[in-house]
This record gives sequence, C-alpha cells and structure tokens, in this order.
Amino acid sequence: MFKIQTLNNISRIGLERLPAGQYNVASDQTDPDALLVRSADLHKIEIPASVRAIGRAGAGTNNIPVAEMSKRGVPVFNAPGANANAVKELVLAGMLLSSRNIPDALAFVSTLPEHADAHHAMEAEKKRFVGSELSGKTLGVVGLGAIGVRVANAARALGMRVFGFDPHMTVDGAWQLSADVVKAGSLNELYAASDFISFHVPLNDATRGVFKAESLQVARRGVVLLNFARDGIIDAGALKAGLDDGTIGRYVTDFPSKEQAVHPRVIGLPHLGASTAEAEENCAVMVVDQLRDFLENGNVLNSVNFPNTRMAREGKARLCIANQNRPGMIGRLSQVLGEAGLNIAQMHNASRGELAYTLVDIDSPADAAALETIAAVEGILALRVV
Ligand SMILES: NC(=O)c1ccc[n+]([C@@H]2O[C@H](COP(=O)([O-])OP(=O)(O)OC[C@H]3O[C@@H](n4cnc5c(N)ncnc54)[C@H](O)[C@@H]3O)[C@@H](O)[C@H]2O)c1
Ligand SMILES: O=C(O)[C@H](O)COP(=O)(O)O
Repeated sequence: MFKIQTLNNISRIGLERLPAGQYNVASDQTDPDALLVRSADLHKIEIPASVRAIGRAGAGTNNIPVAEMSKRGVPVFNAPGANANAVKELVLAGMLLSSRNIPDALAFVSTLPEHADAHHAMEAEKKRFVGSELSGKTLGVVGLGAIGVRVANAARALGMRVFGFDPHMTVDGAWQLSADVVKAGSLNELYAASDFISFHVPLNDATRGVFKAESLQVARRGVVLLNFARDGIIDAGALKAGLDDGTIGRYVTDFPSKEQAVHPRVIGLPHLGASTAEAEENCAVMVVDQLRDFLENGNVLNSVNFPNTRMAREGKARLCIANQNRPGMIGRLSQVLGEAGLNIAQMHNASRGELAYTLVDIDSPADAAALETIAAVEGILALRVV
C-alpha cells in the first residue's frame, strides 16, 4: 500500500485515479511515500525521509526544495501546460479590466443606491471611466512557455501587436507561436515597445526582479504590467516608484502584497490563475498519473529534476536507482549486481545535470543483502525495488 500525503486541496477526479486498495491518500500521514501539493510551501517543513517522490499539481515548483530533493534522489513532478489555458484567460481578463477601467466602474456602480436618480448618475459619470481598446496596442510577453505562447497568440487574435522575449524557448513552443509575434532582441527592446507587458517566467535567480528600476527608464509612460507568474518577478521598489509617479499606469497581479492591494493603480487577484475546475482537474490527473507510474514502475515523465525515463517491464523485479552523474557508475553497478548473482534482463540509464537515473530489470528477485550492497555503492542517492 502506498501512502500519499496531500498538503493542498487536490481535485477529486485526480485522486480517484489512485485505487483505494493500493493507495492510502490523506492530508495527515506518518511516513508517506509521496507528497501531493499545489502551492504549499515545502521549504518550511521537514520532508520525511520516507518520501520517494513529490507531485506538484500545477506548473511552478519554487515552493519545493528541488535541489535538496535531487541530493536525496527524490524526483519532483509537475503538470506542464495543464493550467496554461486558465491563466491565459485570466491574463486577457486582466488586460480588459485595466484598459476599460472596470474595477473603478464597478466600484462606482456599487454606490448607485445612494443616488436619487441612478440612471442620471450613471450617464453623467460614465465619462470618468472611458477606456481604450486592445486592438492596435502592443503587448510584450516575457517567457514564451506554455502560458506565454497562448497569451501571445490570443493577443494577436484580438488585433494586438505582440513582442516576445525568451532566450530558452523550446522548438515545440516555437512551432505553436503565431508567426506574427515579433522576437524582441532584449528585454529593454520589449519594454520600450509595449503598452502592456505580461510576465510568464518561473521565479528563480535569473528572473527575480526582471523588471527593475532601470526598466522604468525605457518603459512607455502608463504601461500596464501583468504579473500572473510570481511575486518577486517585478522588483517591489521599482514597482512602487513607477506606480506612484505614473510611469506604470496599472499593475495587474495575481500576487498582491498588503501594500499593493490598496494602491489605486493596482488590480489584485488572490492567486486565481489556475483556479478553474478544468485546470485543477487537468493538473491533478496529469501529476497523479505520473506519480503512479513512478511509484509502481519507476518510470519518470515530467519531472523538473530527473530525466524522462521509461522502460516496458521485463524480468522478475525492477531496481530504480538515482545516482550522481559521474563516470564509472554503470560499470560499478553492473559489477555489484553480478557479484550478487543478479542477471540484468534489460537496463535504461539517463542523466540530467548532476543526476542520473537507472532502471534495471533483473531475472530473479534481489534479497535484502544484495540490495544493501547496491545501496552502499558510492554515488547512489536512492534505490527502490518495484
Ligand atoms: N497565477 C497562476 O495561478 C499560475 C499558474 C500557472 C503558472 N504560473 C507561473 O507561471 C510560470 C510559467 O508557467 P508556464 O506553464 O508557462 O511554464 P513554462 O515552463 O511552460 O514556461 C516558462 C518559460 O519561461 C522561459 N524563461 C525562463 N527563464 C527566462 C528568462 N530569464 N527570460 C525569459 N524567459 C525565460 C522558459 O524558457 C519557458 O519558455 C510558472 O513557473 C509559475 O510560476 C502561475
Ligand atoms: O504554478 C502554478 O501552477 C500556479 O501558481 C497555480 O497554483 P495553485 O495550484 O496553488 O493554484
């Protein structure tokens, strides 16, 4: 029986893919085999030594100590693209909320009961909320991954000019991107050209503060910034200065700080990007299936720290070995298996950065002594038999 600990609400439809006789799923577990999370901050808790895998029902993994898990030989899975459409739709809403002054107009409408003639008040006051159209405006998209590509294409369909910047864009992403999207040579080129700038990058050391004080010097006056990526992508000091002096016309964010939440130029949402029934289900289904295949077969798909590794089952048992990626490991493993009298039916090895992962199907079950010897090989980070 595998024990799965959930640290956030995970869509029931995803959890139903874990058969009750084989999986015990609960928010409270002792020695869980795997953790299933959304935005729970795992940096703040001690991850039990029993944990063999972590599943993130979503895209961002900055809430998970991925480097530490790699050292423990624990894969972290996410659900790439599974909530991208939901975020795209909210970004479009964010552009419309700001361009048509919708939050201010809604606030005014909520005061109508105070007016003797509500109809007259409405017609008299509507000039305060005159907006502008998206068609013909320029959107800059920073990060052209699952979300950024969809946002860029949707903006093109609305008649916007679109600039994109992503030095690490994948070939698949490029195939999906509208040919009309202009490749920006630099962030500053994108900032200088854009009426709206939307950020769709993961939060890491390279992207923290990607919009900063110097960016204000090149940005168009009144630019609308949209942050549905993470708090920290936009430098807080630069943001405040830009909002206060009007360089930034509006800041539409899924991650408002207390101070930003009450700023008149900020439109804040409570991290709703992926909060649709469809996205929650897509993410849960994808990550649960990946977690199951790892726990039951050792296969790896869509891990952020392990290489994709898949092998059809053969033999009597399978060894799943995470090890340091250095010369001589496979030779040493084969030697130890041979000395333990274990014949290799088939084997698959793949590496990613400093980590390597090996699946070995063996013709006879390995006893405890053999497993202990294998696990003791220098450079082995984790060993499981499935
Ligand atoms: N608001 C929400 O609810 C919500 C939902 C999903 C994702 N997100 C956030 O959005 C981020 C992006 O999600 P995604 O699904 O598009 O991920 P993704 O991995 O498909 O795309 C990220 C893109 O950013 C690019 N990138 C990385 N570093 C860059 C840099 N320095 N400059 C420019 N581009 C860079 C990558 O090449 C990649 O194409 C996630 O990491 C997460 O933090 C938020
Ligand atoms: O990175 C993500 O997928 C989003 O930020 C969604 O987070 P959530 O699953 O907590 O809504």
